[in-house]
Amino acid sequence: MPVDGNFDREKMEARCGGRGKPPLSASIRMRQRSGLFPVISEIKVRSDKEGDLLRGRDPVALAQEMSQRPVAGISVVTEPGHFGGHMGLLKEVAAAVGVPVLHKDFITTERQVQESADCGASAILLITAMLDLRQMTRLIEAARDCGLETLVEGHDAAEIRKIEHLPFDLRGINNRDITVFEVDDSDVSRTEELAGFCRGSRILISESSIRSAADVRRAGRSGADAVLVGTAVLKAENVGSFLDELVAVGWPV
Ligand SMILES: O=C(O)c1ccccc1NCC(=O)[C@H](O)[C@H](O)COP(=O)(O)O
Repeated sequence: MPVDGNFDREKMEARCGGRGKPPLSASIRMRQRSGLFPVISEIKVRSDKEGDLLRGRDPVALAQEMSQRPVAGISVVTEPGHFGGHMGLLKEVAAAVGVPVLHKDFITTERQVQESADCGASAILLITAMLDLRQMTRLIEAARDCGLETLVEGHDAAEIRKIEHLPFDLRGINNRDITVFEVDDSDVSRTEELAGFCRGSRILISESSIRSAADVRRAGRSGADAVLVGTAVLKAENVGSFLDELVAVGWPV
């Protein structure tokens, strides 16, 4: 399997994930070509730190509202215990929006990968801290077999180095420490610290703790190709205008 995403995209698109949508990586590049900063906007029902993030809103309608702005994709957190998600939510959101959907959960088995594809995801998250190299390789292969891209996320330099040679599609730096379920305070400084360790041409996504256009600019200047924003969008008074502000940071930064 070639490294850096040089595989047969047409074949992948023709298979199960995404259903007529571009792959997440292609959607990110499309936004960049349009001069917009690529933003992945997240649906997360709750978090340990913030409590309820939906505040009575219908998550599917909210995802549709997000997808009517020029976002590169929608992320759906399906983990139930800490984030209040479920697979039905992924399925409904994926069916309701025209942009690629990233499935965020603690994915450790091929069965979960297949379920992501069955629910219409275009990409899945794999967390370096939770998986050894053999598991990671197996899950990346399983994802490709199902037509899914993989976003592999690291949180420190050792994790970034550990995954370097694996054939995943998108790289993530999570600004938060996911092992404490987001109760930590953090900012984009983790992306600034680690972006220099990321080699090659793979898309780099700065995830979590992005609160403003200024944070997006910082992430972009440090080398991120895209940002993934959850809490700040969900807490915004006007979701659409907030997303417009973030993408208006522009590309190149
Ligand atoms: O990121 C993870 O490792 C993760 C794994 C499984 C379920 C949820 C997970 N994290 C949640 C998030 O990644 C954040 O919701 C997302 O990056 C947005 O962060 P924020 O903007 O700070 O809400």
